[in-house]
Amino acid sequence: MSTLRIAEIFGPTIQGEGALIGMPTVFVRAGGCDYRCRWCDSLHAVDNTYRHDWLPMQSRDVFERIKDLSVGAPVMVSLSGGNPAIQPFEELIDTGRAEGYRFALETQGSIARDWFAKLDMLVLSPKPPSSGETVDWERFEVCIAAAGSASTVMKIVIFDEADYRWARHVANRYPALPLYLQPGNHTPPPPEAEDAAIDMEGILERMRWLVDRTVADRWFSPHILPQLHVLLWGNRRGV
Ligand SMILES: C[S@@+](CC[C@H](N)C(=O)[O-])C[C@H]1O[C@@H](n2cnc3c(N)ncnc32)[C@H](O)[C@@H]1O
Ligand SMILES: Nc1nc2[nH]cc(C(=O)O)c2c(=O)[nH]1
Ligand code: SF4
Ligand SMILES: [Mg+2]
Repeated sequence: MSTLRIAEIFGPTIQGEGALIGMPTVFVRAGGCDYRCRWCDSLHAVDNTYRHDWLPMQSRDVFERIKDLSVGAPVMVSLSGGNPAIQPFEELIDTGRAEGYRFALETQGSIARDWFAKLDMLVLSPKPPSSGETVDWERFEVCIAAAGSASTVMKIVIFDEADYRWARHVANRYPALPLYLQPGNHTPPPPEAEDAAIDMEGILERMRWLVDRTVADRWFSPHILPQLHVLLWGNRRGV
């Protein structure tokens, strides 16, 4: 039996980001991350001061919660965090898949697991300069290899021109990975704040800028999408 450190389980809601945007999804958010991005919107699953809220759960109990939330109907499950690759999720994936559930996982690509190959989708989100983190590309490539034939996509958050240029460079390096560009949200709330105001105008402005910038470059391969759940519900947790 695998014990998982869980910050929250919520849904079904819609997947608000990337390739599966709009798809009804249950989210399982693991506690703990090996990064500390300057603009992380999920600090309640990253910052150690919240570790007392990360409950140890058996994967069987996580699956029971997913089944309760989805009323038994197999739904897409998104494993996020924190960095969910830190946790032993293989058993949950095996159990869920046996009952028809599908699994996506979001990670920065710093830790690879053999069981990535069992995912329906691996979302790799390497961190641009504005994050303050530095990508270890060798490790990133081990993640790509670990996914095997599982569908793998890349999602890059863009705040500014330096991030944009970096994303172009990364896209050239990994031309086989479908690419999603996502404008950054500058106002991560303190995790306690239920309804913190968001910088909606800033998000929309960066989205318009990103579309203009990409089209002006005649760069037509990436999808450009805002965080739909943030537009709908702001920085609220559990949506
Ligand atoms: C909170 S992270 C958790 C999974 C994993 N640690 C990662 O970063 O991929 C989920 C997604 O949210 C994105 N994200 C985090 N903070 C953001 C922000 N302020 N604006 C836009 N996207 C953000 C991340 O880049 C990642 O794609
Ligand atoms: N609706 C919704 N979509 C999401 N896509 C990625 C999320 C995440 O925090 O990993 C997320 C989230 O927290 N909520
Ligand atoms: S890697 Fe993901 S969860 Fe970790 S700090 Fe960065 S955005 Fe937040
Ligand atoms: Mg999020």
